[in-house]
This record gives sequence, C-alpha cells and structure tokens, in this order.
Amino acid sequence: MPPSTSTAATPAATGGTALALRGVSVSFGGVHALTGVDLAVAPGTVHGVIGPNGAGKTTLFNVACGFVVPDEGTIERRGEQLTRLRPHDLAGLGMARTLQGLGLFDRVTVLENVLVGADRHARTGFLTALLGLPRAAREERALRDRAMAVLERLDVASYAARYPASLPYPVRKRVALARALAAEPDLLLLDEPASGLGADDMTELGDLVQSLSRDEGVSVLLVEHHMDLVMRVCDEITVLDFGRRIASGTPAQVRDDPAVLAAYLGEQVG
Ligand SMILES: Nc1ncnc2c1ncn2[C@@H]1O[C@H](COP(=O)(O)OP(=O)(O)OP(=O)(O)O)[C@@H](O)[C@H]1O
Repeated sequence: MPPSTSTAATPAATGGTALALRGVSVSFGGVHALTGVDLAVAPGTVHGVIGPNGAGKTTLFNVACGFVVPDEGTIERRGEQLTRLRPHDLAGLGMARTLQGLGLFDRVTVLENVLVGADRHARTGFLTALLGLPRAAREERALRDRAMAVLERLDVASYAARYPASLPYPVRKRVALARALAAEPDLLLLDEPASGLGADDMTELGDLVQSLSRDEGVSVLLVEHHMDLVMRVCDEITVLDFGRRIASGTPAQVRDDPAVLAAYLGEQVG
C-alpha cells in the first residue's frame, strides 16, 4: 500500500511553493558555503540540486532540514515564512528527510525504526506503544500495519524483524527511505539517496521518486551526485557552484547551459 495521499501537496492546498529558500547565505568561518541562493520547489514536483564538489549542496540541504540556520535569507513553506526551522519541526510541517548517514537506530529492529517515522500520526506515542499499554494497542496495530505496508512497498518487508547493522547497505537505504515515507510527508528531502547503490537499485529509486511525485503529489528536494538519475527524475534542477546558484531550469535547459558545462569541466559526472 502506498503512503496515504491525504496530506499530499497540491498547488491549491499549499498556497505557495512546497519549499522556498530566498537569498540564503551561510558562512563557516571565512568560507562562504552559500551566497544569496534562491530555490523554489513547486508542489508535486521533483527538484534536484547538483553542483561540483564543495558547491554547497549539503549546506543547502541542511538549511532545508533545519540543521543549519542561515546567516541571511528566509525559508518558506506553503507561502509562510518559517522562523528558526529545527529538525524536530519537520514532521509537524509535513516534511521528512533521509540523510547520507541514514541515521537508523541499530538497537531496534527495522520495523521499529520505521515505526518511529509512522509515529507522527500516533496520538499515544511510540513509547506508550512500545510499553504495550492497553489504550495504545489499537493504534499500535494501525501503525504497524502502515509501517509494514511501506516496507512492502520498498521490497524490504522480509527484513522487518532484523537489526539494521546486519543488513547490506542498499537494504538499509531502503529502510531509511521507508522510515521517511511512513510519516506520510508531502515534502520529502533526500540527501544523496543513490550513493552506494548499484544500477538496478538506482533505477528502482528513480521510479519510486517519480511515482511519489506524479501519482501522489509528493514534492521532493533531491540532492544527488548521480547526474543520470537527476536528469531522469527531476522536473527542475538548481545548479550550485562555489555557493552560488549558477543555473536553474528543466534538465534539458541545465544540460545545455554553458555556465554548468564550465563548472563541471574537469569533473567526472556520475
Ligand atoms: N561545518 C563546516 N565548517 C567549515 N566549512 C564547511 C563546513 N561545511 C561545509 N563547509 C565548506 O562549505 C563549502 C560547501 O560545502 P558543502 O559540503 O555544502 O558542499 P557540497 O556541494 O555538498 O560538496 P560535496 O559534493 O563535496 O559533498 C565547502 O567549501 C566546504 O568545505
């Protein structure tokens, strides 16, 4: 079963972009990681962020997640400015993310990891459910059903009772994505989701991302090195270089942009 579409973003429902960064600047000491960057994720679309090494992609992702507070600029969600976005605010805002480091809990099972994501909708909370209190029983069952459904969708339900550390990396990546999807976000932030994946897994990942946006109206911000994946699944792409936006547009526009070609000159494009 796919995640519910009840929270999916539509232009009418959002009253604006799914996420917009305006004039965002971030410095680390003397390093200008981002300078006046604008980016708008249109509802229900996949927006890619690419750029050579050190271009500022991770910093931009961290701003969108609330890990990094920009020195200047604003973040808007559905037309409203978010002041002091924090990582723990994401679920309440209908946002979910996966990280390069995956961030799975090694001491609980795959299913329990995904339940942490699904817990966004629980009234009684994951801890109460874990403790098995009677009033939580029905809700816990519903949460487990949804978590299992997401694991099935990503073809990893057979690992539900296993511990993440014992699993191959591509499986752990799917579990991390399942945990994000279990929260039924309408905006998904993906940081290098294809890293460490083989060709088949990458193709399936691309199909899933496209299906989430096209069939379910989920908006996606995709920071990714693999150019072929970005070109295949993104509706729009923002290109960063030395912390500045040097181009944005459709994959075809970006591919032919002289500034982009110059930025990547000498880089091996994955
Ligand atoms: N915590 C930090 N402290 C100091 N400098 C940083 C920090 N994080 C990033 N930078 C610097 O900011 C710039 C942008 O880095 P960032 O990691 O955002 O780029 P990136 O495009 O994700 O690079 P890569 O593709 O290599 O991962 C780089 O010059 C980097 O060295």
